[in-house]
Amino acid sequence: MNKKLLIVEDEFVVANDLRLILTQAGYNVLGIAASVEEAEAYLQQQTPDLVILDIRLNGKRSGIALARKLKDENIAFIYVSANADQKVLEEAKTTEPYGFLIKPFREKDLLVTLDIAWYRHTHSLESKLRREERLQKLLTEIINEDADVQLKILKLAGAIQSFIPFDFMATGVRPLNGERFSDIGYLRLGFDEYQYIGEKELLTITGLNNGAFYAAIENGHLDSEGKVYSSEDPGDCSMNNSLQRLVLDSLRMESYLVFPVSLGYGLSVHYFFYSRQTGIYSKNHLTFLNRIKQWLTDLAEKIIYYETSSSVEKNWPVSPDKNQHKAEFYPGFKSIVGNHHLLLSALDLATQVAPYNTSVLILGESGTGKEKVAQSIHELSTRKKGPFIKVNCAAIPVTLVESELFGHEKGAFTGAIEKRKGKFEQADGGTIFLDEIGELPLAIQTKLLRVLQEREIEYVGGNSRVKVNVRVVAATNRNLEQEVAEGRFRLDLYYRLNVFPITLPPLRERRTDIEMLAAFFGNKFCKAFDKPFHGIADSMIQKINGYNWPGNIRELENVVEQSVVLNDGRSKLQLMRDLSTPAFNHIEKTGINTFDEVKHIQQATEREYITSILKKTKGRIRGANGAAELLNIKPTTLESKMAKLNIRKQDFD
Ligand SMILES: Nc1ncnc2c1ncn2[C@@H]1O[C@H](COP(=O)(O)OP(=O)(O)OP(=O)(O)O)[C@@H](O)[C@H]1O
Repeated sequence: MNKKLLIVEDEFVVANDLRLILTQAGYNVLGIAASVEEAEAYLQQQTPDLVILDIRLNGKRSGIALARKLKDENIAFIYVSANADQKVLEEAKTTEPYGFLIKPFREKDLLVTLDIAWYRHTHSLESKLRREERLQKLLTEIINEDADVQLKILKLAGAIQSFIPFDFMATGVRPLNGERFSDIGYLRLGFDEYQYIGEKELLTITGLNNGAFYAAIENGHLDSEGKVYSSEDPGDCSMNNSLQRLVLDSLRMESYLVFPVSLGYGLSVHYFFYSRQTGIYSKNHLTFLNRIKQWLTDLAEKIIYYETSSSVEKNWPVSPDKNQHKAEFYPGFKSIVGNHHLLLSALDLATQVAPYNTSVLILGESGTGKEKVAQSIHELSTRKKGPFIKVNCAAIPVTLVESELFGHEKGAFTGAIEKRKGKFEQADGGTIFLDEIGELPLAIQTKLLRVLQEREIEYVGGNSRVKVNVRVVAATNRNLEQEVAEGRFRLDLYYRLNVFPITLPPLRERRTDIEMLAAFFGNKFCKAFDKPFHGIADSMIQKINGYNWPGNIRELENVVEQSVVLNDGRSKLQLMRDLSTPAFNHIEKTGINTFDEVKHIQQATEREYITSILKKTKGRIRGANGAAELLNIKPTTLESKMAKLNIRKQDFD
């Protein structure tokens, strides 16, 4: 069936041109609208499959305003605009278009962009459906299993997290009954970790006495239908609703969503989701909750039964550590440390996309953990038994990139003494991780695009094609939109790869994770160097919390490693470098890789320290007062360190 298409473009000549090209290519063009109002009139009559949308239009409203409406209605659209300005691109990006073409464009580019847009749209719809099917199955299990209501709600929290992002979730029967408050809440502590919050915990957190607490509850208003609230919307006076206000203030939340499920006889169960991010909830979340309303109603009945049945012994947990639960749905993230909500949101996205073959683009500064997340996506996918092949696109000489990626025939170029498989073929059945994708030369970008479209590779120096079954996860620390705007990155490849973007926050934006990461690395390196870990000195904690970490987690890891190496094994870790006058100042200016620089400095310090001890012991490593004992490490560890740092024992004899 021909796909139905609407053109929203105010330049008549361009619009007419588009109509001709598209009709010839087999599209059913529903019409041409020159303004948002005209487009809305078309949309009322018929729903197009795809919309081509100019940004600047006749009238007051721009194409971006219409795009928001299309997004809400799940209609795929691409932008065509004469404006490639980065600011416009950034704003357009927030509407999540399926493609973007800069005028003037070639006919071929238009058709390819529409093809990709359609592929992405159907693909995302399909994967959404499959994810929801899986969720529905899981919810049925949760509801039917023989477990108490509190555990059921914990499991609901774990299962629903990637569909409705939240930092705190609560459910309770409404209207509230006299002096009895039995809402069950879970505060998210880590990726799969939640803290139970009931009445007692809320009293502690809010610091209110019983009287004030119940007065606040009575003050509350009831929502009779699903609703979204955000602190950034000042006109929203319902945010003053007392119980919710208490939760928002005491748990530092910024927005919430309420979804009531009515059970008849004047009772209903309300599901609340709170987030630390402003404006995170939308109509789409309510639509999704409506789709799973049947399960939420079944669960609500169990909650009511539990609430009203006197024969069931209520067994709320009391001790704080018993209150912490791990849902453990996603063991693939075990090695990822941190619980800042920005990190958790990124991991939620990773769990959503992991089971499918969708390409993923991981964005974030150097050292933020992009490779770690790529690996987790692989481990959480059905491809986990297949290979995970990493390619650092920036590290391969330009002349060798093509053969490195796609392989070469014998004699394809000087030095190609035998036929060799490329990384794509090595990753067959698994995942290829294309790190620093922004560094790929334009000619190779074209070839990569073909591989992504056709799932076939062509050896350098040959013309036979080989089918490959590979999932692509790419990463970059560059601003790809800017690269596109400046002509260094192909727009069509960008859209192909950007099917599912995941952005990792820099460490300075998730400061609350710094201490946890430092302790994790302290432990790790102490184990590796055979030293006891006595914790981190307060002075060091203070300094690492105040630093802005341009090299992110990798830099923190190196700083802690250095502290461990230079630690005497009897005291807490001390900072061994002055972070206020970072050794990296000049690095930022020249853009040299921070990691290499840090490693270099660290090795030099380590070398100096070991050398000074060896001088003292005149090269003696073992025994009482030997260098190993003074350094509090095993003699074998010291020997291997000396080998690595090129320190010769005989120089000290
Ligand atoms: N959340 C985390 N928990 C524990 N270790 C982490 C975490 N994130 C990153 N690391 C560690 O920090 C270092 C840098 O991480 P990684 O190599 O994944 O970063 P990256 O963003 O891919 O860096 P680049 O852009 O330079 O390639 C690695 O040693 C990794 O193990």
